[in-house]
This record gives sequence, structure tokens and C-alpha cells, in this order.
Amino acid sequence: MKSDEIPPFVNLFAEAIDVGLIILDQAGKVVLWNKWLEQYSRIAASDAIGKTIHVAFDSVVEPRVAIGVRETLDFGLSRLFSHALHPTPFPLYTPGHPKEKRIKQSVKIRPLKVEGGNWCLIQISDVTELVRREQLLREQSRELTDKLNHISAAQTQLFRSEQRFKELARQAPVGIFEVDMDGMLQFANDRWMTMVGMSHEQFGLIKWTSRVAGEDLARIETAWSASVQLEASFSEELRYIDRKTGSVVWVRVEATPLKAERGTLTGYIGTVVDIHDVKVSAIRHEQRAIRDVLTGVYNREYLESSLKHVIKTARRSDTLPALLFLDLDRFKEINDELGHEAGDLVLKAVARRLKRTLRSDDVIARFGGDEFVILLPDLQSKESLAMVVSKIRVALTLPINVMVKHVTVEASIGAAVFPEDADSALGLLRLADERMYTDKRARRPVESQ
Ligand SMILES: Nc1nc2c(ncn2[C@@H]2O[C@H](COP(=O)(O)OP(=O)(O)OP(=O)(O)O)[C@@H](O)[C@H]2O)c(=O)[nH]1
Repeated sequence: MKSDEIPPFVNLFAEAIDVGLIILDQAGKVVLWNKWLEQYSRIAASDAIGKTIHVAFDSVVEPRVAIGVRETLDFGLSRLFSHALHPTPFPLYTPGHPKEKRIKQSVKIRPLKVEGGNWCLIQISDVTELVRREQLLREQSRELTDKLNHISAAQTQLFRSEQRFKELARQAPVGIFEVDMDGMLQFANDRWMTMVGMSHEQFGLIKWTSRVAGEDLARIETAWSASVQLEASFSEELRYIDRKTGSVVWVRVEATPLKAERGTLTGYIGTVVDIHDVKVSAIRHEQRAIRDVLTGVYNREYLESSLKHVIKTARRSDTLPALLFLDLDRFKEINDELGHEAGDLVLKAVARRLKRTLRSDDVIARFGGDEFVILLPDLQSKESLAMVVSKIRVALTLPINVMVKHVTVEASIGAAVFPEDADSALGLLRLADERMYTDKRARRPVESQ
């Protein structure tokens, strides 16, 4: 069969199909060169027919394709040349574009049995777009792999730092806790749990402040709300109550804001340090410095500094401070008759009665020996002073039980009011003292005067 003997429908089919078709006869000469090929090679079928593919293309054909063609013609074998291995075996170019870059090609070579011999059908597909997409997919997949590797490295890092944190938190000698924006507990280490006697099941259900002792609660809640509002750190000393034992523990709580990537506050992370022993001894020291050891009321130094402070306030406001100087009458007799120990008990009883009788913001101090000074920071009126004095006298009238005996004490009392009587601390003290002596003299039996 010759080229002009190819049935017309084959030609028609070859013209319409969207792949390149070349048919070579047994001698390796072109008998069919379809339209697709004319467009992609810029070589007319009339110029190619009757020539070998080398001559027709006027170019060296990829050696493995040439061998493939030979094997098909001689032995009837089929071959597929993947575009991945032989990307551009033939000089073919995108129609309408300059002949610069060959298109990517996929080539199938298969035998055609003609009159007992083998012809060769070469099918060429343009896979440029396919290759481009494959390339794109490969790049995207590489990028994705890189990202995944990155994420997995970050996860490993996160896991390690989480492990590190867990271990640190477990071994930490201080309590560590985390709360959300509402102060609800999200995490706490074992140390924290032991401090407040809590279990892990209560996470997310209770506020971190739920174990704060009643005396401190209002102060702590105010300080906490202020910190949250300002997104600032929190640092306070407070008392926690151990739920199991009911005992009170002094702690220092410090917490810093936790912020999300966009900078929004998500909660707080903090530490709780047990400062109980230090705090208790500091309080004891503080008390010792301002209290009278025997009676527990304030000492002379504290009274004097309070008096100065109250006067300073009174100068700026219309408060009416007053001072009472109180000296027990014939106290020496108690000491002499019943002993010093009995005298001590009487002094303690007097202090207790003064505390019970006066208001909590009145300052009661033992000035020395059997002298007590009382600072009333703000009298309602001058008249109320006489009422306070009479209340004290009544409180002291009841007999005091001292070592199976009953002792009755009386006191001489002198009073001075700021600023009417004196306008300084010293002046008030002197005047109240003088008036106390006047009172004492007036109260003495006539014969002993
Ligand atoms: N038990 C005891 N007695 C004390 C203490 N400090 C001082 N005294 C005694 O208190 C007495 C106070 O003496 P005065 O106020 O002068 O004597 P008084 O008997 O109260 O006489 P008048 O005040 O004039 O009525 C002295 O005997 C002191 O020894 C103390 O801490 N304990």
C-alpha cells in the first residue's frame, strides 16, 4: 500500500484528530503527516511525505525514539515515550508562536500490520499544559511539605516546651496557677492544690479567689478587678484558707496577663509563694513595736504618733479630737497588799474593760504604770465627752476578780479637746494630765489631801 492508497476516511480522521499522527511505511518513509503536525512542525505534508522522519524534520530525532521506530518496523514492537523522560523529542512548536521553545511531548509508537509487513504509527500529544500543571502541583506539594515539616517541627518544639513547663510546674516549690478572664481556675500545680486543699476536678468551676480569707477578700477582689481592667500585673499579700484543715496561710500572689497573638487579654498566669512564717513574725514584731506587752493595748509611742496624725487631719477638716488621761486611784495599795502579780491582773482587766466600753477607732494606750491615755479621734460634740468619761467610770466600778479576791478600782480622769483646749499634741497631753491631777485631788478624802 502506498501513501495515495490510504483510504480517504483515514485521512479525514487524521485531519480532525487533536494529536500529531505520522505513518511510516515498511521502508520508514512518511506516508501520512496530518494537519496537527503541519501546524506544530510548520512543515507541509507534501514536503514530508516520502521522506524518513530525520529528513522530513530536517533534524536529528531523539535516538531512543529512532530506535523505537526501527524496532516497530522490524519486530512489530510498541513503545511509549513518557514526556517525563523524553520531554521534547521532535522539533514541534505551539502554532502561532515563534519557534523558540519546543512543546512538551508524549509519544506513542505502535505497529500497523500492512500486507504481512509492519508499518509504524507515531502519535504525538502536546502535553505542555499538563507538564506545566504537574510542575505547579509539584511546587505546591513541595511548599505544602515544607509547611507541614515546619508545623511538625513547631509541634515538636511546643511539645518539648510543654513537657518542660509541666516538669518545672511539678517540681516548683511555689504554687503556679492559670485563670481565664473571669478569674476561673484553668490550671494549678500540685503545690497550689496542697496550699489550698483542693482537687483537680474543680478546675474551671471555681475562682482563684474562692479560698481567700474573708478579712482579705474585698481588698483582693478590688485589686484584682483593677489589674484586669488595666491589663496590668497583680501582686498582693493575702491569707488563704486551707479547705481541709481550716488553717490560714499567708501567701504572696503575683500574676501577669496572658495575651493572645492579636494582643487581646485571655487570662492570667501567676505564682503563689508561702510567706506564712515570715509574715507572722513580721506582724508579731510590728505588734510588739506598738503594743504594751502586759495589757495588749497600744503603747505610749503609738499613742503619740496617732495623736499627731489625728491633729493633722483635724486641722484640715472639722473633726473634733479629744484626749483622756486616766490614772488609777491607790493602785499602789493593790500591789502592796495583794502583790505585783495581782496588780498586773488588775491592769489587764482595766485594759479589757476600756476596750469593751470604747469604740473600735478610739485609741487606748497604756502610758506607763497605772496610767492609760485614750484618744477619741472625733467627738460628736463637746457634751459627748462627759458621757464617755462617765461610761468609763461605770465600766471600772464593777469589782475585778483577782486571785479569789474582789478588787474595786476607781480612776482619776482628765480631758482636753482640740483645738479649744490646746492646739498641739504635747499641749493636749499636758492639759489632760494636769486635769487628771486636779480630778485626783478632788477625789481624795479630805484627811489625805
Ligand atoms: N503590778 C504592776 N504595778 C505597776 C506596774 N507599773 C507600775 N506599777 C505600780 O503602780 C503604782 C503606781 O503608783 P502611783 O500611781 O503613784 O500610785 P497610786 O497608788 O495609784 O496613787 P494615786 O495615783 O495617787 O492614787 C506603783 O506602785 C508602781 O510600782 C506594772 O506593770 N505592774
